[in-house]
Amino acid sequence: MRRIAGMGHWFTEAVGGANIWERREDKHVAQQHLASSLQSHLNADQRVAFDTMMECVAFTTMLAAMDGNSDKASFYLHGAGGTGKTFLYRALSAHLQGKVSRVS
Ligand SMILES: Nc1ncnc2c1ncn2[C@@H]1O[C@H](COP(=O)(O)OP(=O)(O)OP(=O)(O)O)[C@@H](O)[C@H]1O
Repeated sequence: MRRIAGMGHWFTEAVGGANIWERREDKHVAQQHLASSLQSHLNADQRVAFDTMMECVAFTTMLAAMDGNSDKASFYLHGAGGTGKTFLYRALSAHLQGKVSRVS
């Protein structure tokens, strides 16, 4: 399956099947629901990390809007196996994808 963005829609080209147009807005709504669900399950440590990273994203976005500053922030998330790093990344990714069209 291949997805092509354009004109406010996603064109989903299903191999060997029907071609479907999906509204980009629907994607955002789906991501917002997922983000809300994941965030509601964050434990205390994951919540601190989530809030810290989102504050930094908001700050760098504000600087970029004000003066074109393109500085980027990096985070190093450390934790033993199974402590919830991937879960946290999924919450962050869903939250950002619910707001903007591209998260890399
Ligand atoms: N806040 C949470 N609420 C519910 N389940 C959680 C939460 N955090 C993590 N989990 C679950 O715990 C398990 C381990 O979490 P996760 O895979 O995110 O850990 P990890 O730190 O990325 O592990 P690894 O370093 O081994 O890849 C997963 O099944 C995940 O869904």
